Amino acid sequence: MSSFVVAVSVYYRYGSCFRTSLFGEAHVFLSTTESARAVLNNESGMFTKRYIKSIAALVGDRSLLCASQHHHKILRSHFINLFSKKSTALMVRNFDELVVDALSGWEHRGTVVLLTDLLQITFKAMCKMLISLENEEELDSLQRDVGFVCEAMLAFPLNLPWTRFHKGIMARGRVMEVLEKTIRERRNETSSHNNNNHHEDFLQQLLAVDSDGSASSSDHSTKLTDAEIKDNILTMIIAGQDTTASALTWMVKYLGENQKVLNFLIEEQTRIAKQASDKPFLELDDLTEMTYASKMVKESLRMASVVPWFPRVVLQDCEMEGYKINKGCNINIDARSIHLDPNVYSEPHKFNPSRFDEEAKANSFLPFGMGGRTCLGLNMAKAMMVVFLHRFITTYRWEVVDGDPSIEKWTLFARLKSGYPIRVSRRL
Ligand code: HEM
Repeated sequence: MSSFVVAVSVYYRYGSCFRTSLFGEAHVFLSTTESARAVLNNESGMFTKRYIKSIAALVGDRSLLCASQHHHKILRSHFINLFSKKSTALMVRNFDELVVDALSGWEHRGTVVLLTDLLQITFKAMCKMLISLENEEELDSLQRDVGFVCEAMLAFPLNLPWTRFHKGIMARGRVMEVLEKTIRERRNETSSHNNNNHHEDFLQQLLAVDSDGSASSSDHSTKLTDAEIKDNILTMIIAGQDTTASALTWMVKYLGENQKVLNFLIEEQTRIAKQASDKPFLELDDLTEMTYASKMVKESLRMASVVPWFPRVVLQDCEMEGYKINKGCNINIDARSIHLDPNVYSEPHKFNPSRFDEEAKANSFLPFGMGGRTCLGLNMAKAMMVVFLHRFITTYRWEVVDGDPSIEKWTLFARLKSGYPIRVSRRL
């Protein structure tokens, strides 16, 4: 179990449902596919995401994570257009370049703490995709500040100079300044006649909608404000960096523990490496041939449940899994329990990518959630995982320095406490 459940003070089970107390508030955890469908698809309109004032102070109250149901719909209709096939193709090419560059020196490094390096790679990938930021110094300082914001999201919301929460609030201010400056520069570039800078990033697309009211927005009367753009760029960095880096670390762990799977993968990926050897970087089309690798990615996501549960609030008294739930109660869809339920996945603790030769049962594969709040970056995340897998296993063999499976406490997502230190050598 992950961080928050460590804070459980009391819990009792009622069938597949358990009730616990977190930070003094009652939470009900539901772990059937039927509950997942009812709550996450929310056709009844009885469930919503909870507004937490302290989180809104950190990511902004115009963030997708904090907006009201109605505002969320409007925001999402703007952002969903950004995650097009074209953007994913660009991300694949850019991410491959980043990975090739990052991996190039690993054999001379002694021990590589995988999670630390992956956090840096995924941070760079997010910043390139969102705002085309590539300056190393600026990236370092922004990564530090986003880290403070994430830490503060789990801290007690006391805004006094020595608290973690305060540090997060100050860091948010600096992140907003960076984004304001970037937006200003873009507008100046766009309005100047000799504009040689061509940015292929999310910010450019959002500002294009903003300035001419055309582009991809479905509802021009609700064009985004700068505050909405800034809050959601920060949100997307947070949503995409840590999750993807953690998922990649788990994937390498599972792979190292399953030699047979690794052998299959090496065979598949060596063949694809030969086919793609005439071009410097992978393209989206290359990924469609990586069928075993994509099952490996799915199986890693199932086993790791990087986002272990999805919190919602009940808007009307109701009954779920035979349990009466009052209006205002916090409920959580426990994706991890569903992913490890033997009635849903046979031998759920066995790492077996071939289980995805067949479609998973309805409402049972939830690494990216489901319904109106489904992860916007799911195709990108899967593509990034396959790209890393390809480069990593065709470049290196590795040995694990510390295989401790403990999960870090007090993090937003399930990640390995050790960071998974490894030593690599070139695969000849
Ligand atoms: C392996 C990596 C990832 C995992 C496991 C993951 C998982 C999730 C999950 C489970 C949710 C929904 C939570 C809920 O329903 O309460 C979510 C939401 C979201 N994710 Fe991801 N994610 C990943 C990568 C990404 C990436 C690369 C991006 C790109 C920016 C991204 C952007 C978002 C956004 C914007 C939301 C909020 C959607 C909304 O509320 O409408 N995620 N993610």
